[in-house]
Amino acid sequence: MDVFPAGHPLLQAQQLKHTFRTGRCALQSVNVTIHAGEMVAIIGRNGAGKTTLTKHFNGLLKPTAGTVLVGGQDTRRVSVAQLARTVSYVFQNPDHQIFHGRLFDEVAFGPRNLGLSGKELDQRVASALDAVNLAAYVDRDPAELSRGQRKRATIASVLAMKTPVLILDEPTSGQDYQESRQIMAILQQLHQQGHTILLITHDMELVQEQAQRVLVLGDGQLLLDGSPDELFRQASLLQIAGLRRPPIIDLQHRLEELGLTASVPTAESLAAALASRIQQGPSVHVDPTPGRNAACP
Ligand SMILES: Nc1ncnc2c1ncn2[C@@H]1O[C@H](COP(=O)(O)OP(=O)(O)OP(=O)(O)O)[C@@H](O)[C@H]1O
Repeated sequence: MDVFPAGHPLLQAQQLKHTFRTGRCALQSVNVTIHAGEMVAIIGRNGAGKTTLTKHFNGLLKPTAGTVLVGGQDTRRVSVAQLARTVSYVFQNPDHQIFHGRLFDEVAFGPRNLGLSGKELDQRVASALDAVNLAAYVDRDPAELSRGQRKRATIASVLAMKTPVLILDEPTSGQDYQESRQIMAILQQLHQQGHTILLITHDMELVQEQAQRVLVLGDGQLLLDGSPDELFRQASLLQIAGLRRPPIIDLQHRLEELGLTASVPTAESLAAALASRIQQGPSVHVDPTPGRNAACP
């Protein structure tokens, strides 16, 4: 993997505009810099421009105005194949990405293009399939796998490339709870290894648990570039962007309003806060005068 020191400006969109041939303006003057080592969630309503933005980072789209730099290179002057050494992409729909009749060949395709063969290639494929729990399917036709398995197969293909930047469009869609947790764990591990990760997602638990930074897009514009916490505190922005807070964050905000706790609650912290509130006695004033607290007839 090319080494970009942590904090290095790796992906840059400068005054980026994208108008499709149909005349649809999908991005309007977006300015954003993603630094090496960041884990960034990109969220917003359907059609907000999330995929359009990220497809500029792997060179599949070129700016109709403005500039996109990847590792300092203008994407207009670099081929998609060259950019694929730095940025790999998991598409929303796995069937747009799977072309081979055997899972091994599917996952081996990218590393083979990088010149790998023999044992090194076998090991890359084996460890990528192992990471997504598909090792047992190595000789199967991907078409025989479930949609969730095919999605994980595309994640394995990206893992096998070991590129510095990974962009994943809805990585947890089509996965059951355990599979989603497994994907989250893989992403966390990759992040700790120094990969830069962009997640396009509607999964707000994924945002809360994984992202350090959130980009909110709305109608082709960057509405927020901040932390998940900043996002969750902006009720009107959440509404505009068609987002909801994860239930645990909702609970945290309600507990804060009651003065109970200011951090994300765990079962233990919640029990401790409630116990101390019970020891303090009820906050509702009860008038001791007989008859004063009688219920309405
Ligand atoms: N190839 C295309 N030709 C014309 N319009 C397009 C094309 N691709 C996307 N668009 C339009 O550009 C806008 C942004 O689309 P984009 O796919 O980037 O949104 P998104 O935020 O990723 O949405 P979703 O969450 O549904 O994937 C939408 O209005 C979409 O219909």
